[in-house]
Amino acid sequence: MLSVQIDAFSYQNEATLKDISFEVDKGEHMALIGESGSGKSTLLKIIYGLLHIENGHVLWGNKQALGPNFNLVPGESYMKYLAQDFDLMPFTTVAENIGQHLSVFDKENHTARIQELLLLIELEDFAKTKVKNLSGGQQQRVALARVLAQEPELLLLDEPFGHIDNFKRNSLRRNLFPYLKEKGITVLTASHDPNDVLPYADRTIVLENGKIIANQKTKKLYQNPPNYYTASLFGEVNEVPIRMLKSYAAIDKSVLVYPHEFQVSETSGLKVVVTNSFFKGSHYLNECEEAQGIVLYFNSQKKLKQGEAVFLNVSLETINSRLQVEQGTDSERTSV
Ligand SMILES: Nc1ncnc2c1ncn2[C@@H]1O[C@H](COP(=O)(O)OP(=O)(O)OP(=O)(O)O)[C@@H](O)[C@H]1O
Repeated sequence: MLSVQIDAFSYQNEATLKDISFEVDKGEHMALIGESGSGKSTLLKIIYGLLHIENGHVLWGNKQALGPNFNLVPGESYMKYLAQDFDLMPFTTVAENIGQHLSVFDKENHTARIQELLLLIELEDFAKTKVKNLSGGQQQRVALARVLAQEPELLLLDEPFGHIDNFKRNSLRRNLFPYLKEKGITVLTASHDPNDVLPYADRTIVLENGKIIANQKTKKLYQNPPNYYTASLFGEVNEVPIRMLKSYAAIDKSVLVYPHEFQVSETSGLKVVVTNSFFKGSHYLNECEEAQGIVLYFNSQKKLKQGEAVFLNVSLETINSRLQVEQGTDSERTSV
């Protein structure tokens, strides 16, 4: 198990990370999400041992990761870190980069392992190409293979597909994350992209201004986000006063509603006027305004015209489940 405890960490005066405390089980895949500058990379760098912390610890089982003040070469043998800058050898080939830390004495295994990793990152045809001649996305894939070459027990990934185009990204994710699960590698992935997180991460930590504001099973976090900030990391979200949706409600609160959770009616519900309709491939995302000027986003199957009036509804089930999260308890429920 990885156990991280950081009282505070600062680059200069203001603390970049505060009161960080969490654990990741062996073989678990933990995602780390948060807006740009919230401290995701800093946290990964501390865990890997690139940055020193005064008070706190990083433990892998009962081994303490020592950090840069104690290790001449950063890092620990059981852990690998894929940084946002890839740290490759540009003038050597893809295969040489991947095999750099593999034993050359066992030639058969050496070649087989490189081949296995080339397949995983889908660069079989580039084995003999010099890294300097690859695109940014291809270089990121080589960097990924390099951190996997000597199978780590703990893998830290910082935006692992940030430079890779959507087409390759999808197939790489589908290759990589099940591979890591199968091998029992513990993973901590910092990402901006919900597609890296929702299908693959067992749990997710949310960072806001250097603090952990949520640490939950990923599906539960998405279905019942504790606040607007968390929900908005997964995509568009609305904060809607309950009375606007259910006029009879006695509760003066708002609930978070994802665009796909609105049902559109032509006759009853919250009246809104469409201001924009954006094609999203599988559906349209519509921007609209209700009478008091609140802007909302909802999905529809067909394109809606600017100025068109429609009525929005949200199920009681959705409203009540969001209210329970806000209360933090299931025993004393407020419902509409
Ligand atoms: N070497 C540094 N010196 C001083 N401040 C730094 C340094 N590196 C990062 N910071 C600051 O620390 C804060 C957290 O940065 P960090 O890179 O950890 O955020 P992040 O969540 O990973 O962002 P992103 O998603 O954009 O990569 C930011 O305000 C950043 O400007």
